[in-house]
Amino acid sequence: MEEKGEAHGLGPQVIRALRGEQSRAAFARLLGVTPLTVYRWELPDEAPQARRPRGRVAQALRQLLEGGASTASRPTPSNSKRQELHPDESARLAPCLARLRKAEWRAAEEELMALLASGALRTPGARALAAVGLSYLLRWGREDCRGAFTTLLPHLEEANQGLLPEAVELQVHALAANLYASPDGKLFDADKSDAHVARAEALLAILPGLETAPTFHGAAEVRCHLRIAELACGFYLGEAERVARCSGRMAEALAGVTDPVLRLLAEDCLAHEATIRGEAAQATRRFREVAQGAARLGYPFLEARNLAFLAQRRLEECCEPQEALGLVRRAREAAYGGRMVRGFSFIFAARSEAEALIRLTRFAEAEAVLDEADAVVAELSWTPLHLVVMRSVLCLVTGRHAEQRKLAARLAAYDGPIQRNLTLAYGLFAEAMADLTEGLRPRAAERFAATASRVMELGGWPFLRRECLVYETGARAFAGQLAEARVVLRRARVFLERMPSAIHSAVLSRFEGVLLALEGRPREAREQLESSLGTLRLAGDLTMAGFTRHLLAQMARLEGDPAAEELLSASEAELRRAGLALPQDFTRVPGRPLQTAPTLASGPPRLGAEALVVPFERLSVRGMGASLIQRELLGVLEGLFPGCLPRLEELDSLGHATLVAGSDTVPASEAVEFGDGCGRRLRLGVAGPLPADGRALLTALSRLGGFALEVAALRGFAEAESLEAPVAGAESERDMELPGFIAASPAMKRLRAELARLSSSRATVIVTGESGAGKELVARALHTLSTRAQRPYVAFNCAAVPKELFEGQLFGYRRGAYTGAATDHPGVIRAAHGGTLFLDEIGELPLDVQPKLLRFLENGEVFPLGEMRPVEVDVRVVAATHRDLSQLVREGRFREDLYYRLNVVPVRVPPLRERREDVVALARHFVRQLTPEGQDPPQLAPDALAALVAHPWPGNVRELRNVIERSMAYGPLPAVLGAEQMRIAG
Ligand SMILES: Nc1ncnc2c1ncn2[C@@H]1O[C@H](COP(=O)(O)OP(=O)(O)OP(=O)(O)O)[C@@H](O)[C@H]1O
Repeated sequence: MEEKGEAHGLGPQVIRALRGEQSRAAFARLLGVTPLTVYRWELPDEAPQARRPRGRVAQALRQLLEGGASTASRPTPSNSKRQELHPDESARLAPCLARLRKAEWRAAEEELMALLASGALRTPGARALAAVGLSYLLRWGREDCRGAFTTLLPHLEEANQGLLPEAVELQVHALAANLYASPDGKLFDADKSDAHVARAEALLAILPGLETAPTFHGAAEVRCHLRIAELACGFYLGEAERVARCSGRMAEALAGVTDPVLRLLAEDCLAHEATIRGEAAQATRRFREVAQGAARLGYPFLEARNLAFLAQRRLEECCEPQEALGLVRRAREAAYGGRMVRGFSFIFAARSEAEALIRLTRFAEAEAVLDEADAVVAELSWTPLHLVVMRSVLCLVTGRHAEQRKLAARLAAYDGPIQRNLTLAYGLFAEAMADLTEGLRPRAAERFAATASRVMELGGWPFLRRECLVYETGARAFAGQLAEARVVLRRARVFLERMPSAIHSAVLSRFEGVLLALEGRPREAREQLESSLGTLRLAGDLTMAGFTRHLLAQMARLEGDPAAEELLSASEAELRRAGLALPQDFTRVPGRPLQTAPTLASGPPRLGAEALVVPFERLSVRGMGASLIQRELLGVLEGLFPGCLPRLEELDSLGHATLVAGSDTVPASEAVEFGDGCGRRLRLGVAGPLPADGRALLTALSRLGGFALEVAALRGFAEAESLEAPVAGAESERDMELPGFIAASPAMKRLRAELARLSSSRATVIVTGESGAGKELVARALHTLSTRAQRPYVAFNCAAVPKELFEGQLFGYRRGAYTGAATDHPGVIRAAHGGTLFLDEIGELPLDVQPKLLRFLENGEVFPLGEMRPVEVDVRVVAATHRDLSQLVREGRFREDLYYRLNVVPVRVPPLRERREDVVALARHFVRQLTPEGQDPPQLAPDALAALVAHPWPGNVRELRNVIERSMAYGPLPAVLGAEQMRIAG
């Protein structure tokens, strides 16, 4: 019946007319259905396979029909109702719209407002285009979806009536599609969004000349916006399957897009796609990259949003809570600085913040954060489901089941239009958590199972499914349903393979420990619990670690350990102190005969092969990054050999060690070396005596560690996590793209990190260092990393210009300003306008030119020779010198005021002899660089590398490059370059 009713008006002829010239596949893609479905729509009623469009698709088709957007029925550009923009209007609008594409929100806003107020925009199309710009700015610049919608609405009407030029109408539809896909309950409407996508697609099909039309975004950009809208709908509907249908389309759409703002927006979407596909490492990397890119571009909305998601990802990877709090703080600062309204990013930041605070047992603060975020949810008229898991966990650990029931009731009563069914599923989850808190474990287990199957029916929202599987395992184990618990445990493990999360794995191990204990396998149970505890401790999760310690104390009692009672009361006191609810004794599960095994609790550690079970569990968890694996390795050693002071070091090619983790205050008594699969050698050592079989265990462990690190690298975690100990803001420099900038030594890695931090600033930088150390390269890197990267980079060597020509070269001159000035010359400062000017050998700057440079640095003005008026220039200056400028000042050869003006941010490039770890990496880099195309670069033999590392390199990197070039210049290129061929002495 329903089918007939809905199909009214959408028979085969109508569908064919709507499809027009488009292929079935293209039309199907437009509507998010398969080509076969379209084929069936076009079959006559009597055909047995015939179908008619239903539901949302039918609605989208109907709107298409009403809007007349099909290729068959569209009005032609000559339609008299449409009035094209006047060239003058286009010219006025173009610069404002260009600003929007570069995230220059404030300037664009002022200019657009001024234009609208001036009355210079007379045609409806021009006014609509200005409104599109303003609306875009509010949506993507400030996260103010409602403001954006209000601005666009009148023009949406005009678009529907066919009053706007088609190129403008297209922009209106693309933006409307995105606004209807906004996370705001007053706006969100996936059907309307779909309809605008369809109308925009139809317009794109008939607007071949869009690239030259006076408009905002070109065809590639509009397509990219449409993909963003589709993906957003999938996410906000909570339908993983819908998101999967969009898979690959965004990456495809991104291919032709150059607009930096839009590229970042699309990459943000790709990060979310990766999350939902369970590509954890890739998702983390993408969030990090988008946050960095946004910071570089000066785009606070995307910076804040991606920092918030990055915090969430890092928490899943078991980072320390402080790191996540740091990211959230930065997100808030970015949002505040960017005058953003409190939107969705705020909610996500709050979720990560609450999670980190719960791990730190700072429950009152976590609650306040959740309350505030809930208020924003209400302001946005959005479904409250995003904060449910965190709030439920908070109630669970603090034992507040009544509050949890209230939360469940609130979710069950939710009757808003957003993700209603998914919200009800979250309500069921909250009920299950309340049962668990109240000790009603069998009921909790059933409810978790019911939630999971509900989620599957709704399109498989993986995040809630993962929570359900993990908690159901716990509920069944604690309920004594051992066989069922095993089954769910297996399912949870498989699911965690698909959606990796180190923290969920650690919690699951804890539940497995309980299960093993109840199955009468106390030794394995203890190992699981200890494994879980180790990870939780490293993740700084005081809350879960406290509960796990309590379980271990209960285990001790089960095993007949005489110290068990003492352990128990100590752990109970610890839980109480932290404000955690005391859990029931799991060893007293009703009706379950527990096999007590009075074994092991005391006595010497077992160091046979079975001692590797725990390390294996701890090191083989998916979703762990390299740094967590390294910390785990040390944690395992601490557990096996109490008081042994383990350490992990990285070895360079000469065997020099750099500490990676642990302490090196006492010399190591035992150490073993191993590779990490990425070409690095590591050394695992312990200080203090080891038991007789300890050495064998250390060897086995190091192999295991190497394997785990290699796996992490293969899964893409290695690049996101350097071997260095984490430093503040490290995440921003780790992934930085600086091709050709070699930094293998800690000193150069630090320098590179510093450059990344300086990238967003305009401050003058002075680079010091010996000749050939890489000062110019540093200057270039500063430019490449800065928001000025697309603007000119001009290098000027102060030592290479005759004194008399200096001023003209630097500041420019007019024709005839002096004898020989035959043409106008802009001067290098003006040539670098908008970009970076590199003043090499600044110590050679003539004294008489110094005050003029100072004036320019002070007020950004230059006085070209022969000009009557100063010219304003926007240039970032990076200067370099190999001389000691302060000495020149003392000698009166350099002005003190200029010295202080230049010395705002000093950066020192260390000589190569102070960072020998770079020699091998640089040598290999130059060999690759200097090998003619089409040939294989020769290998550097160990004796050649040793000779290179031993050389003092007075000429620094330049000398090294020359040596490699000389060594490769003679005769045909050998397969291996040995010490003999290395022409180090020249
Ligand atoms: N970290 C590095 N990675 C790759 N190449 C480098 C690095 N450092 C320096 N080089 C290379 O070494 C050479 C010398 O570097 P650069 O010209 O930047 O030195 P400089 O300190 O500016 O020298 P000078 O003071 O003589 O002008 C260049 O070819 C540069 O590309």
